[in-house]
Amino acid sequence: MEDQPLISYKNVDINQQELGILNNVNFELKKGEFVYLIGKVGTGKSTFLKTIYGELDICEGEATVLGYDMRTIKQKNIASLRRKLGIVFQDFQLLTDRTVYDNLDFVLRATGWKQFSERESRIEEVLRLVGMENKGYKMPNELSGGEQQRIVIARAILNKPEIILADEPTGNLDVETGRNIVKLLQEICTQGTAIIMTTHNLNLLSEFPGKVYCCGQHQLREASEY
Ligand SMILES: Nc1ncnc2c1ncn2[C@@H]1O[C@H](COP(=O)(O)OP(=O)(O)OP(=O)(O)O)[C@@H](O)[C@H]1O
Repeated sequence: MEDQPLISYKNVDINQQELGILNNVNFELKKGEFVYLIGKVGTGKSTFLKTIYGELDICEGEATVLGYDMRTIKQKNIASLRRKLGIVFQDFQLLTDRTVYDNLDFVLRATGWKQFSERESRIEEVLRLVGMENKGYKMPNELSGGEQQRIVIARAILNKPEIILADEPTGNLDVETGRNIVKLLQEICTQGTAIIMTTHNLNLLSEFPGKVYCCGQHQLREASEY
């Protein structure tokens, strides 16, 4: 079982509103891999990620994510699947009416962490991991964009996901702050979490190594050059 891929897509077709977006997708993600998804605007990167977290149905082919068959998965299992994924978007999506600590605590409570002391120590641990140990008391609007994205990553790793899906996580950040976010994701990856990250910033690819897949012309292909 150790060698089983976390994600396996074989000859998968993906549509949006009956419009073909990606055809005949073959894709595998293994434990601890770092994968970039690149490609021009509107070529289907986010759409592909949506099929992985069960937001969009698969039309054709075979697709499994963390052991779930994505052709037949039931709604209640989509909720369980999402608890095993960490999801990071470009717009930070923190709850603005509560502190960083309470944003994280909200997720832990919602995912069944009953003991206050356990929640407290996990929150302290993830804040330390993302270099934000002293920011728990802050409101999201008191943080910079890069700091907010660190909190979003902290939130994504609370339940030790096997996979993080990061859709343009550096899209709203300046170059240097974006580099630091990718560095952080790479550190998380070396600890065993596989990561799929979409980006338009090709400079990142040479600096931070990863497997590269490219979307274009309704295809998703592993890229040897980009
Ligand atoms: N909810 C939707 N309904 C219908 N079509 C959609 C929907 N969402 C996306 N699309 C279409 O699917 C195609 C792929 O969009 P997608 O957002 O996956 O592209 P992308 O590669 O992630 O682009 P970007 O780099 O801009 O984020 C586009 O043509 C888009 O118009």
